[in-house]
Amino acid sequence: MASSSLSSIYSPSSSFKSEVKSIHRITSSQLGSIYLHNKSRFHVHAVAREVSASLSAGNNDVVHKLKKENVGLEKNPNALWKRYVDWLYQHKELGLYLDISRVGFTDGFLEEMEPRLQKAFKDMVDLEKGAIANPDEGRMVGHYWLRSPHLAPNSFLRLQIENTLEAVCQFANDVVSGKIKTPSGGRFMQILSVGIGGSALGPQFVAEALAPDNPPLKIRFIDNTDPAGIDHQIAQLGPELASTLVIVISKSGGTPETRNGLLEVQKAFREAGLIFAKQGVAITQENSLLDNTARIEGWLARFPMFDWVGGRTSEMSAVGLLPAALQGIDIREMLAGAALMDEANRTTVVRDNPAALLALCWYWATDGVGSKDMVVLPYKDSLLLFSRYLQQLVMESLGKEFDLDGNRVNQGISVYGNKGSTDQHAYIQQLREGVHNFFATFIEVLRDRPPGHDWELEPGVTCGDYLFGMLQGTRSALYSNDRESITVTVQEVTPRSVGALVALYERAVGIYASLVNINAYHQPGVEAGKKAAGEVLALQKRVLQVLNEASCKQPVEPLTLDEIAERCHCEDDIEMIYKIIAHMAANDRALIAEGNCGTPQSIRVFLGECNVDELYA
Ligand SMILES: O=P(O)(O)OC[C@H]1O[C@H](O)[C@H](O)[C@@H](O)[C@@H]1O
Repeated sequence: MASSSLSSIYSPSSSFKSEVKSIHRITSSQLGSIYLHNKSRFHVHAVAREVSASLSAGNNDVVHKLKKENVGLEKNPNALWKRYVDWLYQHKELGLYLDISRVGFTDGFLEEMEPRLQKAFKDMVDLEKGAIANPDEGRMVGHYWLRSPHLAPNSFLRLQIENTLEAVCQFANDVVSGKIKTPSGGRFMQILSVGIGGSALGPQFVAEALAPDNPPLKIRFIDNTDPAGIDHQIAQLGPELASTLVIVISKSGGTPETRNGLLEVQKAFREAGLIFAKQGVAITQENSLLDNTARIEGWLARFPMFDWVGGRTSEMSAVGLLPAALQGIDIREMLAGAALMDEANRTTVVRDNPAALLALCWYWATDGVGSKDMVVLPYKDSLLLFSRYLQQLVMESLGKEFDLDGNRVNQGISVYGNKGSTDQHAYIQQLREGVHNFFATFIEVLRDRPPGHDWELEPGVTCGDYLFGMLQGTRSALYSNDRESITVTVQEVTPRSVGALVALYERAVGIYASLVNINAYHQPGVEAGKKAAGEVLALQKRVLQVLNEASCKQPVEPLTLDEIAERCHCEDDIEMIYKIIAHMAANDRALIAEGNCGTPQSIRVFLGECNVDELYA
């Protein structure tokens, strides 16, 4: 919407405009950027004064922010409808629409962003041609080739992709048809997927979105190192463990949570008298620890993950495709949907490029610094996990401390969400009226249920009409309180539309990363947490050693926390030692002789059993 049309709708008197311009020495266009609707004369003067002061101080960032703060959302229904029609993006073949009319960007903003978007498009061309788009890790970024192998920069990579897809389809067919059998000669009926982060979130989202009611194989997930959670999954399988295909997914092949999940599942197999290798499948990089284990132990199958595909963009690799195919999901359709969306996102005409439009809206809504959170609300139960999936895709990609030039920028956009209308009953109150720290994304699905099943639960109204009404009502209610929103609409939840949604957001993240000049494809921050966890476990081993020595004495010598810390030579880590002891005591692995964990300095600890062998180890 042009600022000229804004002013023609809400034009204050020209004498008032002249007055503001002359008092504050600002130009017509600067005044035009200051939204006047519903603002008192006093407020307009106050804003103009600040704009003028910032301009004379040469502070353009502040000006940009002030301009933005004072651009309100369009309230005139006709103008709003025009804005809707002007900006509505449609992908005919995919049946996908993008509505950004409820984001208040101005023409000036678009102009300002155009060169940066063109630079982002150029970055994307280079990336797709095989540039080292992940410089910190020295890696290419090739998830777009997975659905368009002809784009891979060389025939070796193209063949790798095509052969893997072929192998995935073949294996899935053979399992589903019963050609590949369980050790006892029956059919595989369940999948137990073991993996975390990018090696779980895509498969979880897609299973929830697309698995049929009665899939050929039903999927379960172990995506944590929570022993109770693992026990629960294994207990739920019970005797069905014998007909369960276990897919262990880890790009690196060394993620501790996944390794633990595998060890726990292997123990369950042993206890049930089953041979794990005959039911185990690995998806991992060639020659990783997991790959070598699977090869040496002779697992049923192994599929590769490629160096140039990141975990959070791996849904279209074997990581996402194998579990999906085993559940009877048409993976070629998923790939086709993603390829069509990628194609649309290659245009350099911003208004025809849905990913660029999304990235642009994110930039506008968050000032390009993540000042607002992205609330994702799919109004469809089957898309429940989309926001969770996007959480990793967006936050791990954009949440970066440094930009590509080494400046500290602390970038990112927080993502959260659940589903509508359910969560209207949880957090819409705050979104509508509370702290204004977000913009919303509605995901709308036009088809309520398969044809022939609908009925009117009141005259003229179906159950799906209510869901539709809730979405539209919430969008309007947020808008009328100046809360911006984007709406992505798909015709139906199909493999094709899900593939397109994944591709749309992957690309939007890549473009946004270029706009803010960061590397979207590494995750250095995650390493810090992993390293710290390793240090805690190393400290725990030292604590155990010290306790063991004291507990092997006659009589047993219970130790205070200070004594343990001193003997570990880790006085500075006393708090962590206390936490280690409290955790071990709660799990009967340490005994408290005196005091209790509520008063840390009072406790004296020993081990129930001393291990003499370890003393001399
Ligand atoms: O697939 P894996 O190597 O086991 O990694 C699983 C996950 O580990 C870390 O948390 C990374 O930050 C994620 O990007 C990755 O998806």
